[in-house]
Amino acid sequence: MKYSEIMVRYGELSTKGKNRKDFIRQLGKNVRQSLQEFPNLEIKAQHDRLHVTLNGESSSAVIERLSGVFGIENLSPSVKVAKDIETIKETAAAMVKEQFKTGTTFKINTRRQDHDFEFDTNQLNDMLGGYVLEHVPGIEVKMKKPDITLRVEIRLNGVYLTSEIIPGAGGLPVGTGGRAVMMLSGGIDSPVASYLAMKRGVKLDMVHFFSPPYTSEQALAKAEELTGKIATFGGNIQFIQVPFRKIQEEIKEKVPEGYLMTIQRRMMLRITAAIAESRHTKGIFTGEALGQVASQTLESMMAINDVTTLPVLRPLVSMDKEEIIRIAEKIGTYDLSILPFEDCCTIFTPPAPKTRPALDKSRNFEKLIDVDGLVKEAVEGIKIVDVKPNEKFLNQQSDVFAELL
Ligand SMILES: Nc1ncnc2c1ncn2[C@@H]1O[C@H](COP(=O)(O)OP(=O)(O)OP(=O)(O)O)[C@@H](O)[C@H]1O
Repeated sequence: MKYSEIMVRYGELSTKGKNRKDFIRQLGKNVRQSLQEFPNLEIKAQHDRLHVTLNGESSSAVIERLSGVFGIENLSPSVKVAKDIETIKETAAAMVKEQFKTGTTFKINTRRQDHDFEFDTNQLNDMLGGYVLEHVPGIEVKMKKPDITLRVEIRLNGVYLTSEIIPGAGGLPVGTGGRAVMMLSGGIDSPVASYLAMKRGVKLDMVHFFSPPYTSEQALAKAEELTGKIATFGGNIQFIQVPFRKIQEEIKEKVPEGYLMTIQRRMMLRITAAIAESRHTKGIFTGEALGQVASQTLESMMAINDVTTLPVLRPLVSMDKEEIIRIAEKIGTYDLSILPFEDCCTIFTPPAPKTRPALDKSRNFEKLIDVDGLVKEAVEGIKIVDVKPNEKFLNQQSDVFAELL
């Protein structure tokens, strides 16, 4: 079937009262950004629905993109035809035929915006139903829960027929929930946490700590490429890389081994908070889940959280690893995350970190290093890259995959 339009139904937007206009505007903007590669499309975000006119572009490619955009409840490819009853009948039968399998049931559901059209909705339902029964042998009518509901809309500018409802990504349009900073490692969890933060409308900036020469160029490229994957769900993302080597060396030299990890994490969070505040963002997201590793106990979270008053949000807090992996696979980050490039934290993790660090001891050990000076230096050393949806970083370096073989 050659579709002419994709009809997009809004998700939670309809319940948002006076903010509705902003939500629709933002969703329109996000949809336009995610469909930039299709120059012939016309996109109109209207009060009740968003319409994407295909003008010859591939419906399946456009649907694939749209189904990843947050704020969309579901979508339906539709065919626009002239207001001519014979053409409407033939198109209706062709659409049903395309989905017909033995035992399929159907009904016609007509709506009329153009009240001057020569037939009313009951007449249209009867005429079109009769025509489909005659031209699709074996099909039956069923009013309650049919397999196919063919929707026919008689609008002022033409007639639209749709028969399929494809689920959207749900959630809220990215950008309607404010802006926050995400602490992104190269692991499995933080990309999933990013996805879930964005699902609730939050626009993210990524902060990534790296420690060359302890961490390789590939580890950095992997985090950037993960950012490109995540950007497919909400548009370009600023990737902020923070040099961390000097801080790690300083901590390793001066802090007792049991507290290496806690003090490193406190420094990471402190620097992230400084970056978040300088960008006027309202919170920090991490990929932590309770009980996963030493730094992810309540005591540890308390000792680390101590350095900022910004909300530190952990969308994965109560998830099992299996659940997290399932989402990572669904959003396409898993294969990248498991590439074996070392993260800066893994390298400096002591063999037996304190799983229940004490807050007062954490504060005291930190006095052994120049906290303010080191934070200032790290913040001054950041580099920002604007990462586009699906932008590649790894395969531009020929040695990356060769090294893994
Ligand atoms: N190099 C890094 N840069 C930025 N944030 C980081 C970095 N390493 C860890 N984090 C943050 O700290 C969280 C906990 O990291 P940790 O390595 O303890 O656990 P993890 O479960 O392996 O997480 P992940 O799978 O996201 O790496 C990460 O989810 C991320 O939010």
